[in-house]
Amino acid sequence: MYHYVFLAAAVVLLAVVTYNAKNRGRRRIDGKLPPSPPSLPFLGHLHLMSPLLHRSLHDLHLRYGTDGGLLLLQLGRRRTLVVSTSSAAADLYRRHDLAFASRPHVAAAHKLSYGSRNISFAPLGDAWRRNRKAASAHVLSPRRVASFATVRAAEAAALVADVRGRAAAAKWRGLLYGYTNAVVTRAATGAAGTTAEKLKQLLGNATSLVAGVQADDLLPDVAARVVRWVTGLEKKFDDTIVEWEKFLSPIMADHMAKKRKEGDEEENFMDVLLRLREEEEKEEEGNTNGFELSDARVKSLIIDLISAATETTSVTLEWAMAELVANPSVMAKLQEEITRSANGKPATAITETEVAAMDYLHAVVKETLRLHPAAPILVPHQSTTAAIVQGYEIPSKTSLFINAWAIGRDPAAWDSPEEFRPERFLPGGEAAAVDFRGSDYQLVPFGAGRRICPGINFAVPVLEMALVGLIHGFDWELPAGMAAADVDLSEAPGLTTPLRVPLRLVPKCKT
Ligand code: HEM
Repeated sequence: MYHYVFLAAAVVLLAVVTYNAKNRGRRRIDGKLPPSPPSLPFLGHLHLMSPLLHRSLHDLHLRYGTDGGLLLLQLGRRRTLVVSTSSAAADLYRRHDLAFASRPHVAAAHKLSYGSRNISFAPLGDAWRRNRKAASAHVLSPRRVASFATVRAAEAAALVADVRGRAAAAKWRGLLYGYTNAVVTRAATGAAGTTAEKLKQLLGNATSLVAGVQADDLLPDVAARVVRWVTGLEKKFDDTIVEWEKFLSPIMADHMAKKRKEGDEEENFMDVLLRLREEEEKEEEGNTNGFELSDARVKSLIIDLISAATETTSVTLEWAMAELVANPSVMAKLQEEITRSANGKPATAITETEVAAMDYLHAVVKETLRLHPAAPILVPHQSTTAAIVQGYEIPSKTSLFINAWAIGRDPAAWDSPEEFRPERFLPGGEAAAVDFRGSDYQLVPFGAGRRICPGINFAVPVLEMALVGLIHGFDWELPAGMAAADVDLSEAPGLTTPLRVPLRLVPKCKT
């Protein structure tokens, strides 16, 4: 707690200096800027933000934004363009994607990613491009994702068995997180069991350090560093990296000793990265153009993939289950589709090929991601050049929030946007042709353009295999005295946005 006091003191001391600096900067911007609400010195519009940022941004857009879907905010020292409609997103992605394809520098994220050596936090540049290519073309290629089918099937079966053992409205959130954590860590490092538990703890620690308003959101770099140092945050970053090192170094050494070959059944993300490193070393004979898959980079990428994949997927699963029990007719239709496809088989015997043919299930997943994108404002982008967006001049180094949550509810793009109605994605529905893979800008839970999530192909079967197991294996009842209309669909703040009240359901075994 005490570091907040220091932070507050530093904030006051530096307020005048920063305010002056900010205003000097402002006077240099000559062009027409998008509209903004009235602001306060130093904080800009930070005081208008609630912990549910996407909701505050949506409210401000309705009040002050342009008809074209743009709003400009000053969040501490970060000038931020907010995009809140599908037409504005289409314009941004089609015409300005490259200009806004970088990331703002956030000290915590930088430090915890071995100096932004990962994909998610790396600024636009060669290192990011090569990391991303390694991920998309090799680590997360369709062939590699397919190779983890047995891992998904085994973990989905373990989830079903776990649920079978619990009669009461138990900790579903923990079970769902355990499932995605196990699939992801097995795919990333081959690790399972206690190792996955340790990873869960490490992820939790890292998440708590990057969440919320950071000193460098408010203060110039040097001042922010002083605040972090005085408050002990800098040390916490270092300690967290030491913990990751202790965890990952032996796993990496083990992988280097085993040297699995391409095509080996057990080849995981870390094996692939180490093999790519060997191939690059041979090809480039030491000429790595400043980029190499160093130990630090491999570790940073592994942490990145595990962090990006685990909670996003488990949070989405919990939302899907919540919407299904809140909408019994949708649940019944989904059960009917799965039962028909299963043709008498138990949930654990249903294959991914059969799941791939379940259209209503795909529609349920899309509808869940439309209303409940796990990262409602995506991951902040930053511009590297000035851009003219809808006639407004947006200076270089402007952060960009794409409000995927608001876009998924944009009344210009969706009929009855607040309704959970998967049928809209079926043939004949108004969104039959709409998908979340980056070309339909009204549905962007994974983003679009250059920074689109490279893990979509990995995430979808993880979500669908779990849902098939849970829906086919059990009838789900609400705790005594609760009706479908009582399911609380409000949100809690965080790096991802889970249900505010963890879902409580009673599973009734079907067999
Ligand atoms: C339901 C599950 C998931 C959701 C909703 C999700 C969503 C997102 C979003 C919104 C972004 C930011 C896009 C942007 O900046 O515009 C992102 C980036 C990313 N995601 Fe995912 N994701 C999911 C699962 C995964 C999985 C399974 C993986 C990997 C196995 C993954 C790896 C990444 C990476 C590496 C990035 C950074 C991309 C970059 O900066 O270039 N994600 N994801």
